[in-house]
Amino acid sequence: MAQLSADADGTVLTIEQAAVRAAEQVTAVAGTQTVPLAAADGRVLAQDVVAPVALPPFANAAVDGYAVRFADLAATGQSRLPLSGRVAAGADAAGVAAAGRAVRVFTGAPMPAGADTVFMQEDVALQGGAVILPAGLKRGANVRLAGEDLPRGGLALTAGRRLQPQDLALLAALGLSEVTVRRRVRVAIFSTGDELSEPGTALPSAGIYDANRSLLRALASRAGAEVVDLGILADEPESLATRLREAAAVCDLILTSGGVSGGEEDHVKAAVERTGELAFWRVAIKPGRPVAMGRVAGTPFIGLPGNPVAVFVTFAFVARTVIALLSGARPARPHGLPVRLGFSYKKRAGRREYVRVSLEPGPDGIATARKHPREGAGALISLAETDGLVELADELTSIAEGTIAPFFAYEMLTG
Ligand SMILES: Nc1nc2c(c(=O)[nH]1)N[C@H]1C(S)=C(S)[C@@H](COP(=O)(O)OP(=O)(O)OC[C@H]3O[C@@H](n4cnc5c(N)ncnc54)[C@H](O)[C@@H]3O)O[C@H]1N2
Ligand code: MOO
Repeated sequence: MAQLSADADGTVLTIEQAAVRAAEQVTAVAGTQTVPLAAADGRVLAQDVVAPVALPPFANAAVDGYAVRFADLAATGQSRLPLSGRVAAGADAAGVAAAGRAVRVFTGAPMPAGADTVFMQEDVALQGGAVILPAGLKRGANVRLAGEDLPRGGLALTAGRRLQPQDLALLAALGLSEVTVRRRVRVAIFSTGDELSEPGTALPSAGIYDANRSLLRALASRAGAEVVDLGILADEPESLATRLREAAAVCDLILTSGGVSGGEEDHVKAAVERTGELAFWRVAIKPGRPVAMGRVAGTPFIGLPGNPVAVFVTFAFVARTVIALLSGARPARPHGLPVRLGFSYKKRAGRREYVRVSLEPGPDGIATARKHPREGAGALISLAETDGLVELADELTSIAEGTIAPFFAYEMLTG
């Protein structure tokens, strides 16, 4: 079990302190490119987007029904107006005046001249050539005014936003076919460890398959990065230093797993110290305490621990923030959602622990979190069989069943 005491040659940082130190190590990539909307999902906006048109662009009916001038309605009781004119969505309403009458309109149709209120078709009765309109509707009901969502010239999206599907719809609604984004961050990934073999090859005795590269490739690419896969590096200081320098020349961030905990077979830390400098190599987080950050020949470097669950957790709470900063994105630490712990738990003070849990519906709408029985930082099956992580605050030591704690669904950590 990892001990928390600060080491003689390193201080244990909180996640927040690590994020501050990390921010000092990185500068957002400067390059931008203009891409079509179809290729913009997940990209980071390089500039603010100001609305070139208003949304909606013109006043229109929000329902299928009858458009009227509110001033034509009786002060009390129902009203009766002659029916005249018809405007469908996409039709030109010019020349259709509403004064003294009800105009048949459909959802999305431009408002006839003078009309300011729309009655839903379900609420009216047709009588001969007239419409009987009930009392009680407010002026402006069922009308979407021009610019009520966003005026022309209004700020639609701000620079640094990582574009979501709904943002692409907003850009399209504004008539924009392309958008200027930052270039993708290039992340070089490699694993270290003489015990590692490529999946698909025969496994030697005492060998294991490299799981972390598959994990990190997918996590980095979901975080918006372009992945440069550098394979498995041997636990040998000379070649590690050479490969780190080579990687530094072709990427914006080097991401490794394994070999950082400080044992004499853990050569990554030593190789980084030879080729650059370390900013920190301990974070008060479990699993994942040995997480290193620094620079190799000027390029930011993050060394994640070897255990795959520790890789997942440290990527989610440390590396992801760094990729966001490099991407020019505003790093958003997700807000954990409240769940009720279906287990009691003991931990050390002074470190934040993440517990793998599955959710069950709770009686009061707050879900109950069940802990996975496999707690080891190497147990990938525990990640595959759970829904997310519960966060137990640094100062807590003895946590009672029933305590409310923040929950992060895996989807919140891998977007
Ligand atoms: N004396 C101490 N020993 C350990 C400590 C400690 O503080 N003092 N910390 C433990 C913790 S916690 C972790 S996490 C590991 C981290 O050590 P390293 O980052 O140096 O990682 P390795 O020793 O290289 O590997 C740990 C573990 O993970 C397996 N591994 C490594 N790479 C992969 C991969 N690509 N795919 C699948 N599995 C991988 C490796 O075989 C080891 O079993 O150190 C503890 N020890
Ligand atoms: O911190 Mo280690 O990463 O618990 O497995």
